[in-house]
Amino acid sequence: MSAPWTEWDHIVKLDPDKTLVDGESYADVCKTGTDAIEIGGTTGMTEEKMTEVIEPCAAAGREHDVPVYIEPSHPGTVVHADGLSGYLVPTVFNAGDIAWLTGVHKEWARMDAEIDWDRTHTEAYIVLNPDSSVAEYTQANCDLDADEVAAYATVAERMFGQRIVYLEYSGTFGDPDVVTAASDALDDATLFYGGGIGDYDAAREMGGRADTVIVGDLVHDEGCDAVRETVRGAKEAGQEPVEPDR
Ligand SMILES: CC(C)=CCC/C(C)=C/CC/C(C)=C/CC/C(C)=C/COP(=O)(O)OP(=O)(O)O
Ligand SMILES: O=P(O)(O)OC[C@@H](O)CO
Ligand SMILES: [Mg+2]
Repeated sequence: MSAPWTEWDHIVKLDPDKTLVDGESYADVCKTGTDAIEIGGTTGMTEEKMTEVIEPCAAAGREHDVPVYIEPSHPGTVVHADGLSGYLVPTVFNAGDIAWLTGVHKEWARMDAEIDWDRTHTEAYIVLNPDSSVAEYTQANCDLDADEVAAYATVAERMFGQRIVYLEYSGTFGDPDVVTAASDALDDATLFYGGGIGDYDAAREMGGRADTVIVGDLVHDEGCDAVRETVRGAKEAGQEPVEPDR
């Protein structure tokens, strides 16, 4: 059976340090048509805030048949709650501090006796917005040409066996040519793109290049109607014929 994310065009990423738009619920997020929900953020993450979001969100996900995953930013934010579909754990390939490649993972494996390895998967992050919290946090080297990003994607897939490569432009719309370069470099791994997707056109543009687009801030800033448009963009991009050079 293929991995669930190979079927996803669109993910909503909920930040437990931010609120939903007034009057909206996790059920409304599920009803946007997104394929999956990830829960995580970089700044202000605590176990308490994660728990407050995970429990009601996982319940809504079950009701509406939308899988809900934790994306932990450090081991202290991993909550083992009923109804979660699994754990998508970042590992940052261009981190300046290698703790974010394997070090915090080693601490997690040492400290957490309840890790469910069958439902734990890694995302090979390449962090590309130097002004984002995640770039600062991991001291990422974001000064990369398209061919360097493509080479990181190759290394992640071919040398480290990564099944998901994640181009992370958190907070800003990325360079489409870089996304195409990474896509071209991958054979079978799934390419996630996240950053600055705010409308149909942006989702369609990046959805035509990456396998899956991730929408974060929009759900907190504009709400579910705006997210629904990005789902439409990502899905319609996915229906386009594959370009000959991809
Ligand atoms: C080993 C375990 C369990 C966890 C470690 C996982 C790693 C290496 C995390 C480092 C990268 C990271 C912080 C990922 C979190 C997900 C992410 C990039 C969220 C987006 O954050 P931003 O949008 O930059 O920040 P804000 O919180 O300010 O919105
Ligand atoms: O918040 P935005 O800019 O949509 O980014 C989405 C996601 O890639 C953040 O981890
Ligand atoms: Mg963010």
